[in-house]
Amino acid sequence: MIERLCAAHPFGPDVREALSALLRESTEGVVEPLEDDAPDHGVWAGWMADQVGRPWAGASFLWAESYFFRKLLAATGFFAPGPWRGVDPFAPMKRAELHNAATAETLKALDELPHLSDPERDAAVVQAAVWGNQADLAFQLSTDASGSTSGLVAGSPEEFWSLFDEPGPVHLVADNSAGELAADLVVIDRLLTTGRAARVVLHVKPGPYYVSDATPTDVLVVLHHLCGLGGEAGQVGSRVENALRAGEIAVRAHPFFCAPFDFGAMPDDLRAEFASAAVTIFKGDLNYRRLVGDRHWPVDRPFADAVSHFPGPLAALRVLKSEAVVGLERATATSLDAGGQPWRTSGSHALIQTRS
Ligand SMILES: O=P(O)(O)OC[C@H]1O[C@](O)(CO)[C@@H](O)[C@@H]1O
Repeated sequence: MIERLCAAHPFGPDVREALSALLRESTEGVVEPLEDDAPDHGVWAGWMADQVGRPWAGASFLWAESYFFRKLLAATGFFAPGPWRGVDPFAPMKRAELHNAATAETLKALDELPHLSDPERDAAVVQAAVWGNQADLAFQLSTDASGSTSGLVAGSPEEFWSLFDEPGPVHLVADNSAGELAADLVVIDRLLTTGRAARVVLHVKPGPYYVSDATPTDVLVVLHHLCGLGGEAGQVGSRVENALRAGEIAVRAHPFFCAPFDFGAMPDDLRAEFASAAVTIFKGDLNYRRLVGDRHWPVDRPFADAVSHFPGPLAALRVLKSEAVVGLERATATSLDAGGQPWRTSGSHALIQTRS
């Protein structure tokens, strides 16, 4: 990741050295405190108090990943006065993903939607939102995932839509930008145009994170891209734009979305927001890990038990890229294990899980 960043940007020796120091620290050293005075310094001081001085490998994976991304931003000069302040170092990668052939094909395929029956259209937009999660740049950088899609290990689009029995505010906690965010906007459009949602709140990351995670800037970039396209993608883009102007869609970027903890530890203000939602949709692998707890759970632990901390109805749409998983039939896991493929981590399988 660090090599790719240095190839993508003409960083000077100071930034390159700060990135090398982060690589050394995180692979060979102990957790060092933050050296910047960015606005989130104080909150991070609380989140890391008991980690400083310990080897990185002793921290939980979730904590270490989050802290790595926070330090990486600081190393690129994101928080410091100077030319790189506020510059998203992952923007070129996200831009390439948005403009690549696979995303173009997916967006062109939206032209089929108006020709489908309502149930087919419901199923298609959810499938696109689930599998859109495969396009994740942090994951592509750390695996050789070939993109083969074997199928859902739990749930169905029908189960997803059955959550929306009466219109109310729906919250969507987004994951990656580019094609995945475009697919999420299609789901939001479907929620609003079918009257299943009275209003949608779209939650994104407050800053660059996990390479491709969507920020408020990315919402504008993806929306602008959709609006510039013809066909159904362009129609969705202009409906979403109008809904934003009318206040029917609101964008939020709570700091806790870059926190190194499970959602069970979310602060009261965010919990209260979710408590007011008719349904909350969680997208992606990282949000799933934080939702069920980033642990080696028994695969047949009921999903409802794992998310009992969450204050309202919810759905998780996720491609499996990490070990944490609950709510599966034990027989499903046994047969996948017998196949000998790394089905939990390779991005080849996905799930839809709900709790009403
Ligand atoms: O973008 P997503 O679906 O949240 O996936 C991110 C995943 O990629 C990784 O960074 C690398 O596999 C995981 O740690 C993380 O869960």
